Amino acid sequence: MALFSNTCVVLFVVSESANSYVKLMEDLEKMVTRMVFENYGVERYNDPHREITSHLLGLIKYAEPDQKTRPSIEGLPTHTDKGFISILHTNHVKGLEIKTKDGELIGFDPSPTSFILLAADAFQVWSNDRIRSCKHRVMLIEDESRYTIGLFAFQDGTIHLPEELVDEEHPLKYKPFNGLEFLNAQFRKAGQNGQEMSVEAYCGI
Ligand SMILES: O=C(O)CCC(=O)C(=O)O
Ligand SMILES: [Fe+2]
Repeated sequence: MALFSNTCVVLFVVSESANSYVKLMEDLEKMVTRMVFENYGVERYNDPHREITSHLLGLIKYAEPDQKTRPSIEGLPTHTDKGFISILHTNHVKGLEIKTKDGELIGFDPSPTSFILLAADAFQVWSNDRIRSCKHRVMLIEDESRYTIGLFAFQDGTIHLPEELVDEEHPLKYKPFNGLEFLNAQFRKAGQNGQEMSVEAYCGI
C-alpha cells in the first residue's frame, strides 16, 4: 500500500492483553468467518482456520485537504486488502469509496456506530473466487481529519482451499497459499516499485 504525506499509519500486533474494544472486533471477525464457512457447508475447516489466524490493528489519521489549494486529495489509492477480512471503524468524516463490479467508485457514508467489513485477498483465494476481494480507496474532501481503526485478520500458515468449493463450474483457481508469506511478498513488491501484487499473479493456477 502506498502512503502519502497526509496519511499516517500505526500498526500493532494484537496481543492477549488486547482491550475489550479489540476483542469486540475480533469476535465480529470470528463470527462473520464462521457464518461464511457454515453458509458454504465447510464449517469443519473453521477450527483449523482459527488456529492459524492472527490480527493486526492499525490506526490511521488522514489530514484534511487544504480547501483553498486542493479541495480533494487521495488518502489511499485504490487497492485490495491483503489479509482475509478487514474490519474498519471510522469517525464521521467521509472518505472511503468502494469499487463496484462495473468499476464505479461509490462513496460510503461513515457512521461511528457501525463497523465496515471488507473481504480481502486471502478470502478470495480460500473461496476459489466465489468471494472477490473488495477494491476500495480513500478520497479526502471534508475540512476535518479522518480517523480509521482497522482490524486486519490474516493467516500465519497455509490456507487450503476447501475441496467442496471446487467443481466443474468452479475449477481450482489457486495453489495452497500462506497468508503471512503473501503479506511479506507484498511488502517487498511495494518496496521495489510501489505496486500491489494480485493473488492471481502470486498463486494463481
Ligand atoms: O480509512 C479507511 O476507511 C480505509 C483504510 C484502508 O483501506 C486500509 O487500511 O487498508
Ligand atoms: Fe484497505
